[in-house]
Amino acid sequence: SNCWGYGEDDGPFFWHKGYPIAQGNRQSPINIVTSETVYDSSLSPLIVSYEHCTSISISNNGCSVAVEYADTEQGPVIEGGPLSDAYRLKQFHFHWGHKDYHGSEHTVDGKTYASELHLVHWNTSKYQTFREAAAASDGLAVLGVFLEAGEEHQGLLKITDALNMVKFKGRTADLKEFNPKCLLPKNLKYWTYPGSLTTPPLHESVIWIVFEEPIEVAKKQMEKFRMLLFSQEEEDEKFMENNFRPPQPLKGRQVCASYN
Ligand SMILES: NS(=O)(=O)c1ccc(C(=O)NCc2c(F)c(F)c(F)c(F)c2F)cc1
Ligand SMILES: [Zn+2]
Repeated sequence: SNCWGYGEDDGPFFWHKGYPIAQGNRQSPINIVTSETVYDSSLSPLIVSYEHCTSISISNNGCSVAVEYADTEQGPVIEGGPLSDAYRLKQFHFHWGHKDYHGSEHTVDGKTYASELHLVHWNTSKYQTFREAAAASDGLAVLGVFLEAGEEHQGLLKITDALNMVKFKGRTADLKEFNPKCLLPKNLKYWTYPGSLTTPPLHESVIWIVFEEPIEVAKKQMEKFRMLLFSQEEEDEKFMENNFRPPQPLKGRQVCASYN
């Protein structure tokens, strides 16, 4: 099991002990200061090709809940935008808070959202495995989508209705043919910057693409994430919440905007 977590004695402020890169020069998440983002006219539109979506399962990995995808040639991919290669979807997962006022990892002018969805992709043009890509500076591309409390999200229902099957750490349930395109906002305006995994091993291998427009999910859908457990069956119950890393120093990085 992990020796790191989100508690007061194993949380983000301790991670540097086991993972010194935690104090590196391209750590994530960050606070996006919109007045300091730079419109980059060379950024082409992001191309999201999620047609062939063979989701396999949903699982509670003890720090989040993730939906995994088959690692096949014709799998779902993204390209364009800041990306020079094609990146294949491996999994998506969420980070959230104890209440709706916080829970996202990235913040926008200091604003926190109730949750943040991460769609994790790896560079299949240059690397043979996810593990290899995860250690390379251009190996991963993660799409970040903010979630805020509002109307019920029809597309997310299939996920939130499956959460009771993976309440405990280590539980996995079938989840077939889920196409995550429905979880993207209408407007695909985004910010992009070079960063890292937001959990150990904190590899500085992620090209972050964070959408400006949040998606709306119902309060009762958010509450279903908070009934998940960090703990295994038979362990004393620890509700899975506040599984987010706070913003990290920008260290001179430039955040580019896809729009003017
Ligand atoms: N919150 S986020 O920044 O979007 C994020 C995305 C993916 C991972 C991950 O895959 N971790 C496990 C993991 C690694 F961290 C590896 F480096 C590796 F090689 C793996 F195979 C692997 F499963 C962690 C954080
Ligand atoms: Zn994440």
